[in-house]
Amino acid sequence: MPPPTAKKYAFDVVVFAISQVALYYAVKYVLNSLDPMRDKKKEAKARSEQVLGKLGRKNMKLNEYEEAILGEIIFPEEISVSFKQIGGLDPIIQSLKESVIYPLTHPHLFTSPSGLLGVSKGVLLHGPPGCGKTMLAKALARESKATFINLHVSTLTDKWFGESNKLVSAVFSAAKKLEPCIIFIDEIDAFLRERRSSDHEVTGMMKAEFMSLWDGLTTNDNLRIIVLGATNRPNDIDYAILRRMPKRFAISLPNKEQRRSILDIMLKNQRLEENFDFDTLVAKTDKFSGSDLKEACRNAAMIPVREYMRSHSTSGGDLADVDPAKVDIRPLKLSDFFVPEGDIVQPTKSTVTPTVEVEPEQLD
Ligand SMILES: Nc1ncnc2c1ncn2[C@@H]1O[C@H](COP(=O)(O)OP(=O)(O)OP(=O)(O)O)[C@@H](O)[C@H]1O
Repeated sequence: MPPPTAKKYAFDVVVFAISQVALYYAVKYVLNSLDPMRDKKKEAKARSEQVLGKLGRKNMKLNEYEEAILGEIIFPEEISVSFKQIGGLDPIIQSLKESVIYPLTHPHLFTSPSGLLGVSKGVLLHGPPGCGKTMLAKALARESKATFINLHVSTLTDKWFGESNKLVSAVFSAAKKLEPCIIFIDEIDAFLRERRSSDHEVTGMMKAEFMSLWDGLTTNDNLRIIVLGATNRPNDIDYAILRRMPKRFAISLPNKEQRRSILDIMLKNQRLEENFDFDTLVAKTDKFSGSDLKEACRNAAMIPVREYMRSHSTSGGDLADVDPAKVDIRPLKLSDFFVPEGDIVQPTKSTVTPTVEVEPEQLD
């Protein structure tokens, strides 16, 4: 048999190389199609492309975990809440602007050779339910124009179970790529609460990873990233976490003046009877949260509407025939807020459980 020629060798090498490439793609295809998260990853990729397009950063390279995190971004223009709609919290709004918005939008104001002007990388809003914490966070997102990551703990734990640590690190790496950025965690106590023996190992690892990456922010003054947390239960948050949130704002049940401001805002566009007695309404809503006040206003506002509908149906008319421009609903009266028998504001106040009311200094 004649010895193989150089040409034959070259041919064999090419065939071998092609078969290896084909094998590589075949294995990759099989592994991809076996991946149970394939559809979710595809979805996340599509969503992240959309988000990057909206942010004007189409060519940004992200890994698949960062793509998942991009699904948590809220755009300022998608938020309808502004600071003007929040009543009674002006001093807190001003402090939040100074500690969250300006450091992100005007970082040059916070740099000094001494390093004394360092910006806080953690801000906590705490207080009983329904008092405006989420509203404040949303308004901050809208007015700061920073990238706002509304981080749901379920995103870190459910989607790619077992890879939570990679998702946690993606939160921070994506935030760095998209700074200025606010990472908002509502009910932060559920995620970063004190360790319990019943905690899953993954939760502990995730928390440790989160804390160490958070420390990375605090040691680098140039990073314009802030972690903003909200909670009803500040006492459940791990002490180590509280230390990373030196700026804390107590959003308590509104006092008399605050209730007056909130009611002013809520009833601003409502037709009211002449000389509507705001003072009595304010006095009778002691211990109401902002959310309770909203509910009371909504219920009261329904009364004239219900009356109109009933009077129309008893007179044999059909509401569908009424010209919307001619609908004449009477102005709201103070008595609409009260049940006929007594002076209890409607609805019977929802169960506000003023959970642990902690003043910032008590948290230290
Ligand atoms: N200060 C306020 N000014 C105007 N409206 C308010 C205020 N506080 C609460 N509200 C009303 O109550 C609703 C619920 O408030 P929000 O969700 O911000 O409360 P929260 O403190 O985040 O409660 P939770 O702790 O239960 O999440 C708001 O959508 C708004 O209608």
